[in-house]
Order: sequence, then structure tokens, then C-alpha cells
Amino acid sequence: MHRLSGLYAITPRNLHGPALLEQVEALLRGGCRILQYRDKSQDREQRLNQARDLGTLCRKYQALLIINDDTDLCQASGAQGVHLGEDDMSLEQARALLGPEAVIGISCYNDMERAHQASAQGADYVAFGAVFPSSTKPLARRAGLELLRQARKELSLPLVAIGGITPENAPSVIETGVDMLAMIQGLFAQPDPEKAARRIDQTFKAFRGNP
Ligand SMILES: Cc1ncc(COP(=O)(O)OP(=O)(O)O)c(N)n1
Ligand SMILES: Cc1nc(C(=O)O)sc1CCOP(=O)(O)O
Repeated sequence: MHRLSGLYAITPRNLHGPALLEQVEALLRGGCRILQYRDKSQDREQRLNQARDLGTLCRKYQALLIINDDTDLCQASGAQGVHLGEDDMSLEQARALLGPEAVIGISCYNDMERAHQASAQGADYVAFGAVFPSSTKPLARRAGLELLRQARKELSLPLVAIGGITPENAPSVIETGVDMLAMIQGLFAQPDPEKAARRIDQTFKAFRGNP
């Protein structure tokens, strides 16, 4: 199993400070392997402090911390990488700034051509979505299970599925062969986030024949 594999949690935009750390630690205890800090607020100092605290927590559980959009925050906080979409800095620019060891993930929506291009340019993973309707991003383009199966056949780099994924529908997504499930509400809106994370982690392990 490579390190870009398993449950990939993304922080919800309405949760900050100790309350966020508490929920993230529950997810890490439950087996979450990758955390993305996704905070589009403008208070740089607050974002830096939050990213550093999340980094400390991720190190404790040997999980990766990825920063959404922001290479400066990635460098300042010591995170392992960034996630970039179509409105963000290019992959080449981010690689030049962060170096060969950084994890750089690219949003591909439902665009297979974009994914092939990102793969050829050295992305560490590509993300497809939204797999299901997402209350977090209701206007997201849709990429269904068939597209994920096709991506698995055509691409050899790690694949992320995102959008509307829950502990209930997670098995149908894992069965397509994707490497990671990225989730916000399906984890953070659960009454017991640790239990939700553990359920998904166990589904991944069962799928790999590694319970
Ligand atoms: C793992 C993962 N996949 C997709 C996204 C969406 O990224 P993007 O299109 O750049 O949109 P914003 O997250 O910036 O609103 C993601 N963040 N993470
Ligand atoms: C941030 C984001 N990007 C998407 C895409 O399709 O690119 S879907 C999405 C929201 C994911 O949140 P939830 O797990 O709550 O649906």
C-alpha cells in the first residue's frame, strides 16, 4: 500500500480552532490517512496557526497534511503538499516552488483529458468528482462511478474520488478501484466521526484483502 491511499478528509469551512482539532483527531484515530486543510478565509495568521496545529496532529498519526490552493501556506506550515484546481496556480509553478518531494494533487472534475495531462506533468494524484450530489458544493460537475472505472483503467497514478461520499455509499466507490475517498460532510457531519472513519478504513482493507 502506498502512502497516497485510504481515507482523505477535508476540513469543513465552518469549523476552526480546538473544535476542528478534536474532530480531526477522532478521524485520525479512526484510520484517516490524508487530511486537507481547506480554509478560504483571509486571516493569514489564523490560517497559519491552524495549519501548524493540524500538522502536529497529523505527524502524531503518521498522516499527510495537504493544503488547499495555497503554496505559501504549505511552505510556511511545513505541510507535505497542496491540492490545486482549475482556478489555482499551475502544476508546473507549484512543483517549481515546492520541489520534487511535495505531494501535488490536481482536481480533474469529469475531464479525463485533464487527468492524462496532469499525470504526464508529474501530478502525485488526480481527483474526480462530484461522484454523488454534494450539499457542500451543490454546483459541482458530476463524475459518476463509470468514469471512475474508466479512469482506473487508463491511469496508473493514485486516484481520488470526491463529492457526496458517505459511509453508506463508500463501498460502491471503493469497488471502482480508486485509491482514496475525499470527504467532508460524510465524516464531519456524522454523530461519531471516528466510527465513520473506521468503517471506511475497514472497507478499504477488506477490498485490498487486508482486513
Ligand atoms: C481531493 C480534492 N479534490 C477536489 C477538490 C476540489 O478542488 P477545487 O476544484 O480547486 O475547488 P476548491 O476545493 O478550491 O473549492 C479538493 N479540494 N480536494
Ligand atoms: C470541495 C469539493 N470539490 C468537489 C469536486 O467535485 O471537485 S466536490 C467537493 C465537496 C466535497 O464535500 P462533500 O464530501 O461534503 O460532498
